[in-house]
Amino acid sequence: MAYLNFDSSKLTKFVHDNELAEMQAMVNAADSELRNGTGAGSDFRDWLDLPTNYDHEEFDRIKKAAAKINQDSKYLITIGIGGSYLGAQMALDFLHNNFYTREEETTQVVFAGNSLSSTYLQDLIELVGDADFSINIISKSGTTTEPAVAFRVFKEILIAKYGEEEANKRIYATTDANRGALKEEADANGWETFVIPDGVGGRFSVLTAVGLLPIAVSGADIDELMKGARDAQNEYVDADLTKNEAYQYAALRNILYRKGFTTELLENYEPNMRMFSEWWKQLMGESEGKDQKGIYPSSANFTTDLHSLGQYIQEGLRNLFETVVKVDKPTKDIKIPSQEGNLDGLEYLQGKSMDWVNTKAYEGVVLAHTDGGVPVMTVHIPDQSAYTLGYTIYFFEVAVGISGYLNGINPFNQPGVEAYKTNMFGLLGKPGYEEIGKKLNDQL
Ligand SMILES: O=P(O)(O)OC[C@H]1O[C@](O)(CO)[C@@H](O)[C@@H]1O
Repeated sequence: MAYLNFDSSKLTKFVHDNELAEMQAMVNAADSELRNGTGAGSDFRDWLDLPTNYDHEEFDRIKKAAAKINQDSKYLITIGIGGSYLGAQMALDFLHNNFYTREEETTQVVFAGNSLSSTYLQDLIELVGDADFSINIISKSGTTTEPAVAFRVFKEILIAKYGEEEANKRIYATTDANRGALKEEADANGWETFVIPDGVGGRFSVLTAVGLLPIAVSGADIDELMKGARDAQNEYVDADLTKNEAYQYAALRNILYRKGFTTELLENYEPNMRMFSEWWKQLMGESEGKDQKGIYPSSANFTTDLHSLGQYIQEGLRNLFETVVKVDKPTKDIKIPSQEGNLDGLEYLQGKSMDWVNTKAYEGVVLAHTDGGVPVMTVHIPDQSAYTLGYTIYFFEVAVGISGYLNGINPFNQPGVEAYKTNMFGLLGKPGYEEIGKKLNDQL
């Protein structure tokens, strides 16, 4: 059995015994497109062997930069959006205490440039106050509006606080190796730079410097993270569906999709995995939602959302299926105390582990939702270690590569994200976009 345990045993009501095997020929074709580079978007597959084929010199520099930041900064302002943000935030949440704060002994990683909210940015400026800080600006293109605005604001504060020379030692730029506005500015000012490799798209970049620098600054073990991903890379290579659980997941979600289950909910039972779902949503949504088709990736956080979305999932429109990422061994557990009088009626649970109760809730939900007509699959992960996270990241990355090819799309481009940007630039009056702006303003 693989390190992760993919359980599709509750799908029998929705998927016949023969169906998975009948996908094998299509999976072979998808595997060949992915592995041999014969599919669309083949220039963006370098994440496939990233865990074994990464820049070791840069990896060491990341650790050194993290150590320096830990010494000289109370905050690391990590600026980025989409794939240049979600992986680091999800890893920090996944790997640390729910009330993560490191500012007393070392550096607290905080995020900016992931929205255009002026209130958020000003709140962050006020949080940082007079404290020492450094900046990690992360942008592959170097021109994305949200991070560029936040970077301007914090760069100005940094220079005013430290002067140009010291400020230049406190800015770390993670960007393209050779091109782009950010690379140019970094070179001109002597900032330390880290590379987002050409063949790795933003949503697949968490195991590059994009994720690794902030994760290392947070004190998490990036060696273990890479080791987990490496072991997963070795595990999920066989195109045989009986042997490859990541491929099984890809094939089953396509079987369900073709039956009208067009929305997938990624679910967890740990509040600090909420951002894991947000990371997964970009990975799946940007990879698969194109050519007017694709599974819509959504999420729910349990048991919390059973008290809000639970009704819809149980009895609403039957286009949903669920994939649970269930932690088998919690990082911490608590025993439920006894209480005199038993007014809350919970005495039957006294002395029981709270995680046992959480797991019983999960089991009950799987059965109820299955009865209600919602197919449920589960990816069991052993714990919330860095090793497990690396492994799990790779599981979903390789699954979406196969899944995208199974649905006949290019899983590695994202042409649709430009449409709103063009409109926004027109409305903002960006030079070169005047005509578009004029047309749009007439429509408003
Ligand atoms: O790293 P960049 O170029 O700033 O892009 C950030 C994100 O924006 C997108 O390009 C979408 O606008 C994503 O694909 C990407 O992850």
